[in-house]
Amino acid sequence: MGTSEWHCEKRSSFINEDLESAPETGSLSIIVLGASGDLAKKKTFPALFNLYRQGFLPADEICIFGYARTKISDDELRNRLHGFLVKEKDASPEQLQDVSKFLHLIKYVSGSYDSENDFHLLDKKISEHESSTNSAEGSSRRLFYLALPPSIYPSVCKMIKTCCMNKSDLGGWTRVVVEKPFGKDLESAEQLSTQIGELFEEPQIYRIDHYLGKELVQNMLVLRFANRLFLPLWNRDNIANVQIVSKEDFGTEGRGGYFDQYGIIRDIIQNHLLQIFCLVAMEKPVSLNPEHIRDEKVKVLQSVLPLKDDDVVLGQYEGYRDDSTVPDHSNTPTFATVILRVHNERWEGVPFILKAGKALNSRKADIRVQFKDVPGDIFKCKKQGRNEFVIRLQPSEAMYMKLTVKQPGLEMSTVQSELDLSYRQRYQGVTIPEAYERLILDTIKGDQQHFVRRDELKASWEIFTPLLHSIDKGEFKSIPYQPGTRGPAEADELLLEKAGYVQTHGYIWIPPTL
Ligand SMILES: NC(=O)C1=CN([C@@H]2O[C@H](COP(=O)(O)OP(=O)(O)OC[C@H]3O[C@@H](n4cnc5c(N)ncnc54)[C@H](OP(=O)(O)O)[C@@H]3O)[C@@H](O)[C@H]2O)C=CC1
Ligand SMILES: O=C1O[C@H](COP(=O)(O)O)[C@@H](O)[C@H](O)[C@H]1O
Repeated sequence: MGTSEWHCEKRSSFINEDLESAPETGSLSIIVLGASGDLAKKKTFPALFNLYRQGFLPADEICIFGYARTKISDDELRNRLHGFLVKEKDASPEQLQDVSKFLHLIKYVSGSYDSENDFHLLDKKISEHESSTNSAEGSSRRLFYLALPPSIYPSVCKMIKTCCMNKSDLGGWTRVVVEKPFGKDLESAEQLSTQIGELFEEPQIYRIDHYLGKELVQNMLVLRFANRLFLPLWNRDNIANVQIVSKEDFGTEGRGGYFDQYGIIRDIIQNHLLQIFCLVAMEKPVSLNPEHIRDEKVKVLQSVLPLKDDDVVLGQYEGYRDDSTVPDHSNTPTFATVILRVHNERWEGVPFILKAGKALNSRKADIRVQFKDVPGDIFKCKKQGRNEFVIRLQPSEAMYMKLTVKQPGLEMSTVQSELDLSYRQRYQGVTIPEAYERLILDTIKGDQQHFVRRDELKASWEIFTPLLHSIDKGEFKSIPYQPGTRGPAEADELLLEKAGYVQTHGYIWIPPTL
């Protein structure tokens, strides 16, 4: 790599204000590899469309290239994407016009993922766009989004490096965005990291985890470090346990073939929930510099003790194996509860319960911080429940603090209530951006704060690899559960008995009205 390119990429380690104050201009080519796939049409292109509508992708600078093996024309790709960008029957004429203008920024190139000829053709098309935008020589930016299975990352990265790098000596950049699952265990993830690391510098690689783009996940560091209230409370002296939960009320739905290779731990827990765990448990970073944040995340991951079998419950919903792409005797978990124990001064003795499951009784993702009982309880209200700080990531973003208060009236009795910040009520008319939208914008700005660094990834695989190997060998069995339930009863026993969670009974939430 030329020194000028390295110089440019190093900007990503500057603080955010610096990036905001120096927006780059010049041609921007976004190349979506795997353009015919599910992720591309459901997430990547809609996110790009939203960025375009908000003016972040100026039409005189941008060209979006879809690349895949399927032989289709530009117009066929545009037609396929149309329905994912807008619901025709609900759309206004202006919206339909926006969609049409956006779709005309998209070109399609068909080719295989290991052919230099095909990638040279892609490079030619990108270069044509770069010359046509008349940008100052060298200011061309190339963002490659790999919406592909990880098994072909090495070959695609090699093709990009050999055929498609930004040719400038005067600036501009080439970046690659890679999706999870990044490897299947420690060894395969490290192997993949090494292969890609031989081709690109770390500041050029954006390992995306879309949970890091969710509004309330992005709020976590602000909540913890910009509020005096939380600073002295956020530790083992006050917090009894923390739950980080992702529940889905649908099964693998046509993704059984993929899912069976991975299971719920690799699909959700090792990445999405563990990233949230880092933000909840890490120490305060020196600054918002992405490297400072990621240094702290690595430290807390390295403080997690080896998992104990007794701290894990696995489940598989009944009917999962009916999918013809799932083997008849599959032991792959579709549900898991795992207790992490952190060996450091702040968290020793506080269980962090990570729970994820498919085909459960509800769809939600939340972080639940449960505080310890009040010592010397003169009101005798312990049985009603403990203070809990709940951050609901989805649906309907909210955060609420469950408190014991005096029951209004003449009696001196207590009741459970809450301080409630429901986003829909508090921020009316504000559209919360989609996670992918935000993260793609970060890749264009060169901000790696919300992306996973190589050593972070390694530390996260170190935690789960022994358990995953024992599941793969069939040594750890998944307990069957009925779809539409809370998962195996053993998981609640683990939560209540081993993690010391105290359930609040009789708490009734009355939604706020205006
Ligand atoms: N701003 C807002 O929108 C607010 C909404 N509310 C709503 O009020 C309701 C009650 O709130 P809240 O108490 O926080 O949440 P819930 O009653 O949904 O859950 C409380 C906790 O108990 C667990 N739990 C439920 N059943 C069992 C069981 N059988 N065994 C063990 N654990 C169990 C839940 O686990 P799991 O997650 O696994 O189900 C969760 O951790 C919710 O619907 C909430 O969304 C409350 C305040 C503000
Ligand atoms: O990465 C994944 O995430 C989705 C859940 O994402 P969400 O933003 O809808 O919560 C999950 O369904 C899928 O299995 C997994 O691969």
